[in-house]
Amino acid sequence: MAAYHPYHPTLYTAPRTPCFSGSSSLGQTVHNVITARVSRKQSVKAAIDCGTKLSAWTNVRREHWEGDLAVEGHLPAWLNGTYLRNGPGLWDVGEHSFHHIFDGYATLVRISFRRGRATGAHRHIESEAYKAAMVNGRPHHREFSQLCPRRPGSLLDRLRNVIGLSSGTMLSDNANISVFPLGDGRVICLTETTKSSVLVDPETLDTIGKFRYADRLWGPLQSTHPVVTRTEFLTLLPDLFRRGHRVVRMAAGSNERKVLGRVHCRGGMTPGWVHSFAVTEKYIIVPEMPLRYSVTGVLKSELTPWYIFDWVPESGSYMHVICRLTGKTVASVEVPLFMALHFINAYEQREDDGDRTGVLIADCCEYYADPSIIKALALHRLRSPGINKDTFPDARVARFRIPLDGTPVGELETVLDPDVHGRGVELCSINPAYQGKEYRYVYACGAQRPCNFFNSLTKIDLVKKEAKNWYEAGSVPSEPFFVARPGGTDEDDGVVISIVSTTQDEGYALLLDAASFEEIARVRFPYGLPYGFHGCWIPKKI
Ligand SMILES: CC1=C[C@H](O/C=C(C)\C=C\C2=C(C)CCCC2(C)C)OC1=O
Ligand SMILES: CC(/C=C/C=O)=C\C=C\O
Ligand SMILES: [Fe+2]
Repeated sequence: MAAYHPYHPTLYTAPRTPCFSGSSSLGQTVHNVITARVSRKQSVKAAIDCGTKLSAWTNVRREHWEGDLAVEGHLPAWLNGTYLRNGPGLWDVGEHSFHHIFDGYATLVRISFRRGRATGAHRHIESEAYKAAMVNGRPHHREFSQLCPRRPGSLLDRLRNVIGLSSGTMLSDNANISVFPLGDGRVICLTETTKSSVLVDPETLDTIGKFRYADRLWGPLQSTHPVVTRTEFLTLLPDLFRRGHRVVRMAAGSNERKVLGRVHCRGGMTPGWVHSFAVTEKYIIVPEMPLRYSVTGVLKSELTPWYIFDWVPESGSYMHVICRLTGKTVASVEVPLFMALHFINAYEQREDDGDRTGVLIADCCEYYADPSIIKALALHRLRSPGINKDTFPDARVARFRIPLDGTPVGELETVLDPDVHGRGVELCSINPAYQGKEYRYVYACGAQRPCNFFNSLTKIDLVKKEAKNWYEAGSVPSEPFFVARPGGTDEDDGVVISIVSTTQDEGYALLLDAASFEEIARVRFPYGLPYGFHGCWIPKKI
């Protein structure tokens, strides 16, 4: 029986697919735990709820797989390197089923391209949270929507939870959201707890160990979306008690973060959730939206209506601008209410644009000031497409104009008609050479209606305000990741890689030519893959 969860309309047990043969001993434990307690009744219920064999919301079948991948189409000869993608891949352990997509244990997928051929692999990240769950047959740490497994009954239990949560020992280190090659060659996986920073081997997908920060900066939370370049790692550390964020910088090759500056949130009692932020060449732009951390919720081990956040529209929305050189806040403006997880890019408006001098542009995937995307990502909703036919929240590409001349308010506008990308836009990428600079193209997931999740890929031309879409009924493609052709000069000279899960239980990497947005190849795994979030590209050194 799945654990009680306040947001379960009905208890749901995920489809538990049969496993291949075992690998490591920990892997063997995983298999046993996953498969041991599957009853026929549970599988039948899952199949009915799901209505399909969509692997996107289904536990990956084994802990580890590695092998050659079948290539359909033609891989560009220049594409030499490794695409790595992070995301959840295991939502059920023993009798316990997680409720939310963000709770699943991290699963890395690798596709390596070499002279027109491809090999692939997947592996779970061996976090403490994952290992403890495997050994105990149930979760042992606080995940995004999963409270501390010890539900506070007595005052002593409550006290233990408060201590465990504020010291971080009970927080999860399940690094299931993003993956980045650092400037020094190390590869790091992250989620929003500081202890989740994990180093992995991009070839074997082995978990090497924790990334240990060699500084005394205390704080259990960090951004999942640092800005990583060849020379630095810029991130935010939310400060729940002093209502702000520290802006920190770590030089490539170092483990020591240094505080560059501080953002003071202006609305509400706690800082706004910053899932990602944007940079220009000179500035760091930190958004403050009214989805705020619920400090009491986390400490009291209670879920709020928004899991770990409160939606406080009356507290307003703001954009804060920090100078990259001095760390000083150079602007802090009120903006229209918004809800965005992913910032696409930002830049300083060119001086020759006349009266626009002194304006920053910041683009994001915005949900019309409605946080319900967070609830739309609950697993029971994703797994019931029939019931939740067209309930997916609308999103648009929204552009902030942030004045630097002391004007107290900024503007927010819709960049293009959202119908052209299906009224959904999320999980975006751009040509990284254009980060912080004026740019034209965005690659993102779109949502062709009716749907209960992103189901298409879109290339958006911000200048012509047009989009080209890739859509196949029954397919769920993940973040389209842009890989530039070495030596290419056009912004869209390269390929876009996305991993697709289908209702036919297929899993493949789709390669689109970034300029035409036409399909050039499918690289097939021999099994369906669970959904994933963010990827990265590690070029092969020749
Ligand atoms: C997206 C996304 C969701 C995920 O969680 C985001 C937050 C702020 C979660 C914080 C926490 C955990 C990851 C585990 C333990 C407790 C808690 C503080 C609630 O990270 C993302 O990037
Ligand atoms: C908002 C989000 C996923 C949406 C759907 O795919 C993920 C955030 C992860 O970083
Ligand atoms: Fe993200």
